[in-house]
Amino acid sequence: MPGTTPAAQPATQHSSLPTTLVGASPKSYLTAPAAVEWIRIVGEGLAAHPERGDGVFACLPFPIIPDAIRALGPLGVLIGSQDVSRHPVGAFTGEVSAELLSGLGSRFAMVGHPERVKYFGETPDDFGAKSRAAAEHGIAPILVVGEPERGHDPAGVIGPQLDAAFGDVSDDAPVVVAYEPTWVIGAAEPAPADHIVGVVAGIRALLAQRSGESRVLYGGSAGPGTFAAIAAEGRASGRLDGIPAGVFLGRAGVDPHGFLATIAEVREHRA
Ligand SMILES: O=C[C@H](O)COP(=O)(O)O
Repeated sequence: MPGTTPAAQPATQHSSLPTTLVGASPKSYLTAPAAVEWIRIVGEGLAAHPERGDGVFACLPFPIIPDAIRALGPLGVLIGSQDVSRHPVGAFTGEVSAELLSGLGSRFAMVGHPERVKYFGETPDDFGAKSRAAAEHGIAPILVVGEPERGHDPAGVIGPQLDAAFGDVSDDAPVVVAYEPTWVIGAAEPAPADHIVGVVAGIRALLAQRSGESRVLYGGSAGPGTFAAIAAEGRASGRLDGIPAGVFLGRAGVDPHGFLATIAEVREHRA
């Protein structure tokens, strides 16, 4: 049908990743009218800024993706999905393939979120298959990693999480890792800044074994104030490698004004 295909963003096999990445995943909170407002307010806010959408991304529910690409793509915002099928195009009723998403211009696909594990029974094998499907179609997987409980050793779980998800992904494909300790997802406050800085530095060291680009983000009850605190801790402790490329908002990004405030904060405090 004429007029129904959005202007696709380029999704080449190895598109480079912005240095800063600040994003939102409003989960399944948005209604249709709220989604229209969200896109409008984010677009107007970014259009008023000299950097526009540079380094900004949003992982949105599937039906909103084409409208978001039309409205926010011209500002430089990269749109992604909150899930992707592990299967190719074909007889997989209800699934949304990486090939379809790529053709629409979607640039990221979330993989490995603890809510996908808890409510939908996804496994490390799913994360690997989904990451591979995404990367094969020029979509950078955003892998959510983190220790399940406060006090668990992050180093003991994150290495295997990376291996399971990226083991079958081409070594030169761009990947994003969101460090989201499960114990702070949906919590009252984020993990302590010194904890985040140490773990982010460790993830960067693990990803250095890959030849492709990678970015490390922090998520988990993040919002205005979170990135500034992490950046201050990284600088105070001399761990600049522990300052993430940005933050990834859940609930705080449902409010488009909260998302815009966080984007401004990351731009002010980035390394
Ligand atoms: O993907 C986002 C994370 O699940 C964080 O969610 P939250 O900020 O609401 O804790």
